[in-house]
Amino acid sequence: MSGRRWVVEEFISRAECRELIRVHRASGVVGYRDRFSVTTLREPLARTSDWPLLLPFVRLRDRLRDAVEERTGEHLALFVEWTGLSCWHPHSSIPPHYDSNRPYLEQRHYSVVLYLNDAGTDFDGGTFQFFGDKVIAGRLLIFASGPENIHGVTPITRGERFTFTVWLTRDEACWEDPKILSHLPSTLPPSLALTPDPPAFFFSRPSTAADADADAAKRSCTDPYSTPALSQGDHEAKFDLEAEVLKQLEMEVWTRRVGHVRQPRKRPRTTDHPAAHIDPNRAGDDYAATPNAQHAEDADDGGGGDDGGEEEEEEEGEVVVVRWRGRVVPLRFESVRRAVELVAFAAATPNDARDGHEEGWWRQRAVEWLDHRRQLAAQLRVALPKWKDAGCLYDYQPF
Ligand SMILES: O=C(O)CCC(=O)C(=O)O
Ligand SMILES: [Fe+2]
Repeated sequence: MSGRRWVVEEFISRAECRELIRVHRASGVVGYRDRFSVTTLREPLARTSDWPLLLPFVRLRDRLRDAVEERTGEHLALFVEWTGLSCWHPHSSIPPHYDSNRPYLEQRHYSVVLYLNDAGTDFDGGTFQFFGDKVIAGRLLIFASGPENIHGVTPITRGERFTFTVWLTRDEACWEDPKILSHLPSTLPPSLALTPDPPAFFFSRPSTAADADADAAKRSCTDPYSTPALSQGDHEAKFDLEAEVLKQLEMEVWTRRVGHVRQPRKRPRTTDHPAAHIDPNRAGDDYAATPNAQHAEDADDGGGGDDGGEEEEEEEGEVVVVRWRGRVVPLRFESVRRAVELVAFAAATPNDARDGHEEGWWRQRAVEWLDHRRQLAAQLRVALPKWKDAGCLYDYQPF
């Protein structure tokens, strides 16, 4: 192919594409382009508690490097310079360019773009210009990063377009692995080992037609907490797991008592309103059961996230507060249990896939995701010391 370009169809399965999109939804940050978000190995995965999510990236990255070496004939000559999963949000685009077109990008020798979802279904627009054809999940583009390969992406007009991008270099000094390893500990912190085993009913994989029917009945129930098939013990186990999901998502839930009624008023920037009276003893059984429950002295009224604006009238009584990384989530929940279950399944669920499913179904997906992270954490616990010894990240699969 002229310009040193290659296309490989179905390089990864659709299930792998979906897993990667989930990693991005859990860990993506604002990206380096307008209307663009990104999850990279260096940042933020290697710097946050999302370490277990490194593994799907590491596995794929090495397969991509091998695919490029095979096609270019540059065996054992290439190093991964940058790995990232990008989401192109509506109205994003990139004008014609080549990928080594800046002094600080000169080390980029090969560009690798793997599509994770479909044009026409998941999004509109977003055509890659020079291969020109439709973006299809699993399709891989490889091209030399120099001026012979000027390319661009047309604006995304609807939906989100996900890609996994790797740049390869011949220059070992530009290899990303030592930089990633410098952010990683030699062993995982014990907190990552605490995730409980999920109860079996979450994963009732039907083996008979009758099981399948029972499973379907369970899934179609709008409120699994009222499912007669679940015992009280099951309810508690389920709640604990959901609370654990929140912990993993760095969310905190607690109740506080509002001892007075406030009238709407303009709140000044400094939070000078009287602190609400918080009494953990009045928070009820749910409070006690929540591993994220805060002590009264930890709880504050604004959570640092509220910097002014119209304040709503607040009824006397107990309110549930959810806080994520220091910011109060502006939602009202009727109980801690309700907050935990709703936030847990919503946070672990791709926005575009939530429609048309019952809550119970999504809750199940959230718990599967938690279980997946737990398995990744177990694998990473083994891989980490080996990576440190070897000085590079590679696909170590002991299981
Ligand atoms: O997403 C694509 O199709 C290509 C993106 C691109 O050209 C780039 O990130 O440099
Ligand atoms: Fe590019």
